[in-house]
Amino acid sequence: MLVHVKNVLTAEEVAYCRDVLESAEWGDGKATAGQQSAKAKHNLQIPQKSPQCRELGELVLRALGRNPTFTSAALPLRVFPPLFNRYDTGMYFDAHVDNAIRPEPETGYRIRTDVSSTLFLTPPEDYDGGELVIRDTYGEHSVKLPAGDLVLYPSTSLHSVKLITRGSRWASFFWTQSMVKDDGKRTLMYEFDQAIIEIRKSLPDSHEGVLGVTGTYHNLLRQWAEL
Ligand SMILES: O=C(O)CCC(=O)C(=O)O
Ligand SMILES: [Fe+2]
Repeated sequence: MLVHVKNVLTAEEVAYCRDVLESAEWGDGKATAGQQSAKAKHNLQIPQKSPQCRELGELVLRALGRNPTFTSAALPLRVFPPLFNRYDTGMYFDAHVDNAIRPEPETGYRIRTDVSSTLFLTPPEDYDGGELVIRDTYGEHSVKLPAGDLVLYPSTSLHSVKLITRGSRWASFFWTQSMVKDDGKRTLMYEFDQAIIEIRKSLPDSHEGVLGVTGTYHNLLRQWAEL
């Protein structure tokens, strides 16, 4: 399932991230790539252990924590400390699947990557190309979002970032270990949750139907969640 999460960051937060990134040291994106993806990857990143990466990573994590749509779609158990990348004109990232297991830079604690996310930090009119293309059984989905918006997709998907032909594309990207690792089950939980939100707009929370579907949502999550 591919989900567009709007307004994860406010305009002020996006501007702040960009200010901090302006003064950061950018290195080769291959630093955090696996063997296959290193050959496909042609972009820049700020080092994982840099103070800018830590500070902005925490800002992104706080924003995710207050976002009910991200929580509903990703059902996060652990979120990998967010990274920051940039593609200048001539840069791209060919098709790859993200590594299944990633050690956290500070603790070495390993997380399983169930959900991949890109949080856009540049408005689409600032660059040409740079679409994130995600392949699933329905075909290819080309994604280019306003600054502050995020797309999440199953980490099992082949994906790529198209060549930038004008300007520069900046983003934060990170992985989530979900309480529900199977994308099919996670999709069902998301659709179920969204349907409950709709029902609760027209029925009181004390309504037997609302009690029933809410209870079943939690009981299904209890069956499927792995902590
Ligand atoms: O820049 C992006 O949107 C995606 C980056 C990516 O796929 C990766 O670093 O594995
Ligand atoms: Fe990737």
